Amino acid sequence: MPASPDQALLSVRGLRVSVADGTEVVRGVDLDVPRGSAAGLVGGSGSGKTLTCRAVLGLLPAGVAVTGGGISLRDVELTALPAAERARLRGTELAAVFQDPASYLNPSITVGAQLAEVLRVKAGLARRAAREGAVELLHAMGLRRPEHVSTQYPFELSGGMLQRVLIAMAITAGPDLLIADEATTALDVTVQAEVLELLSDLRRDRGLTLLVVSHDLAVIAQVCDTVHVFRDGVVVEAGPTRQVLRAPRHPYTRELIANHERFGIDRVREQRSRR
Ligand SMILES: Nc1ncnc2c1ncn2[C@@H]1O[C@H](COP(=O)(O)OP(=O)(O)OP(=O)(O)O)[C@@H](O)[C@H]1O
Repeated sequence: MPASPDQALLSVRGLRVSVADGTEVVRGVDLDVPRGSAAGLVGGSGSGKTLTCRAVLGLLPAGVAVTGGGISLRDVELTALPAAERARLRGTELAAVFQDPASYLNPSITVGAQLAEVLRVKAGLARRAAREGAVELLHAMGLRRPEHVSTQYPFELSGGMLQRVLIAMAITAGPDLLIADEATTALDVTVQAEVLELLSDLRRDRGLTLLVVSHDLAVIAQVCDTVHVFRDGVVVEAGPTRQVLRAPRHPYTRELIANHERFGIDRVREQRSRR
């Protein structure tokens, strides 16, 4: 039976994650992310956003483990899958981009060659088609002069350009879900807004579902339909982004909004009203 559009693509129920000394750092998190939507995870440092995403990806650091709850993608229970199957799903059905894109690229190989290699391995393209596909993807990521960019080495590109290259790599195999964990945090505000715009375009044009992690409410306000506010490993408030930002119920959400008022949400609202 085809999935209905608002059926949850990703469903996290009562997720618990513990670190090596037994401390529980994610303490019963629920997330329902409908197909084609953009869900935001916001909260202070150490509140459990990244480990929740890494649990979804099946990429927890050594010594850190899921100790309770479930994670399903469509109706497949991910926590029950063998490691090899989870690895297969990463890159094909689930993909992620993080902060510091340069660290995910080989400094001595051109970005075009690295992207072509991903296209060969993940999308099964022949060498020449992969080279051409790499240039097309760079163009689709909004990079000007994509032929030239494809011949450049990572150190020759700006942070925003590198993140576009990493996004291209992440989506080569047509994943359903893209996790962007602080993916624009290191970028200056203008470039950040442009990369977020690219994510929204990919969502609209390719039906990508987004899970966006940020400590910055302005980022969530720009991209996400729903927001989940994390604090100390629990979601203290969740709901439609507009509603949560306009009428926050939890004191911690109010505190986050107050902290961002001067340079975050208002700026995004202004940008939107100018369009
Ligand atoms: N490998 C690890 N070993 C032990 N503790 C860890 C490990 N990774 C994360 N933690 C702890 O788990 C908690 C949740 O961390 P997590 O990285 O999910 O937070 P976060 O909300 O993403 O914060 P940040 O914005 O700083 O990345 C924190 O207390 C963190 O110190």
